[in-house]
Amino acid sequence: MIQPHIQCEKVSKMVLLPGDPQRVDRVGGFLDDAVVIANNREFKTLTGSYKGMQVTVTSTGIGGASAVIALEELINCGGEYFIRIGSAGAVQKDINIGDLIISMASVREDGASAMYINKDYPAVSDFEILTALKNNAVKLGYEHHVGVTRSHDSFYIDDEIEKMEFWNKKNVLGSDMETASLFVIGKLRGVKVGSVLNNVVLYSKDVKDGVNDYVNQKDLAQQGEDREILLALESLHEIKINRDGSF
Ligand SMILES: O=P(O)(O)O[C@H]1O[C@H](CO)[C@@H](O)[C@H]1O
Ligand SMILES: O=c1cc[nH]c(=O)[nH]1
Repeated sequence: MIQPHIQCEKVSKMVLLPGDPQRVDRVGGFLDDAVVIANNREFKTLTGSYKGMQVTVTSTGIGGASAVIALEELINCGGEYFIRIGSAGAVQKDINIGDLIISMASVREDGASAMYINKDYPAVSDFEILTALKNNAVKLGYEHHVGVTRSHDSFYIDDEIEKMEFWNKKNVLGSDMETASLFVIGKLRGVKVGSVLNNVVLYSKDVKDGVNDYVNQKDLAQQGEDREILLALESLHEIKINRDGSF
């Protein structure tokens, strides 16, 4: 059945999940035979192959609500392994623009996962994907940080600066808006979900400084995005080879 939001019926087992629909097209540049198979609302879907492995790429839009709609519908279409390839803002000073943040778990400040289950339930990465992301980041020589991230539902809250200072002291690495929701719903549905985030904003007590850094350092952020795409593709490929043998 064609799914109501993503407008797809069948997808690959291996799926990449950027937030931004334009990132879907950029991932297509890393694939052979990339074809856009659906484009509805924030959900743009492309399929292609990487070193002979079939891959689907679907954008999830901004926030957990649309991300879990995409995840649920992609599972209905045959998706089994999912890696979010997102962007994030650093919450620690030693994380530079374009560094990769590999999330092992996420603080649940999102609303979507709370609709499914109370906050005693953890938002954690799939272990096989987490291990593959870490090992391949080392192999590829990419600057990366592995640890706890935080997913939220708005930048524009009155106590944003205080909140950043709070999570900084708790050793949270970075903020995004989808990882926690995807981790929780992935675990509840029994599929494998991981997340790698390209840092696009330096940690600063003044959010405006961070935004200026992003504007001035676009090249580094773009390089980070290229690296997260390759890292995710290499990780899924390694998992597929380990499971199926060579193909
Ligand atoms: O670049 P993407 O993957 O959309 O990720 C980040 O960027 C958006 C906010 O600007 C949110 O979706 C956040 O999680
Ligand atoms: O600062 C940032 C940048 C991207 N995404 C976020 O959620 N926060």
